[in-house]
Amino acid sequence: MIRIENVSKTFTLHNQGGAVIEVMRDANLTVGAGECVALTGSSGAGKSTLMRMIYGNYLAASGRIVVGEVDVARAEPREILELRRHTLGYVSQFLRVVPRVPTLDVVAEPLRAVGVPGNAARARAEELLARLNIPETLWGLSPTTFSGGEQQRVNIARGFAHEYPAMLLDEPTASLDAVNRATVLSLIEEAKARGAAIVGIFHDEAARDRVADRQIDVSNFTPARVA
Ligand SMILES: Nc1ncnc2c1ncn2[C@@H]1O[C@H](COP(=O)(O)OP(=O)(O)OP(=O)(O)O)[C@@H](O)[C@H]1O
Repeated sequence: MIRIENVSKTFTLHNQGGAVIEVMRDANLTVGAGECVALTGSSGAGKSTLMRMIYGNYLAASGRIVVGEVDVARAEPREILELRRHTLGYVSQFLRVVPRVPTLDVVAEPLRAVGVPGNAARARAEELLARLNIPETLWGLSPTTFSGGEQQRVNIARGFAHEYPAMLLDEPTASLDAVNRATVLSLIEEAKARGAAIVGIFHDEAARDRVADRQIDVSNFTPARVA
């Protein structure tokens, strides 16, 4: 479902005399349906960079990043948006708050975007918000004023609303209490059980050990260590 082949990445620092730094060379990784792969490696090894390349935020210098049928490294922006709508979800610990949109609609929006009727989308959003312990009194309000933890849980509900075939998880359990953390781990396991291919960064080792089928140390892809 997700196939990374010989991917390299350089950053050009335009504000520092155009210096070019190579942060990744020859990255290879395949994630099958129903599998969760955790990216590990020390700070600065390139975990976020690899995730951002898979999501199409960063452009790979070379290689292929195939998600479903699309090579993200070569796709047109329009194709990447389509891929993100239907196939590739991204869950981080931060909600990008849309002003004035009620929480229920924030969570239902990814379903509406793939054509799910309003009632069904809202029912799924309600189910997820309830599971993540967002009080019903907040569902009609914009999450702008919510606490950090509430916003994080709204973001997770939104990220899991549509059943994406491929998902990227960036610290999904960071700063959650034990009960909500357990819910998020269950959501990840349910996504795997329905066949989602998942790549994640989990600093929470116990969470990583529970949901990840394999761990890939991205330091193996940093140029200094390539033979
Ligand atoms: N936009 C950017 N411009 C320049 N360099 C960058 C950029 N993004 C990342 N880097 C560099 O790429 C390397 C990998 O960074 P990255 O954030 O992917 O590491 P990480 O493994 O996710 O680290 P952490 O665990 O600290 O989040 C670092 O040396 C970083 O300085």
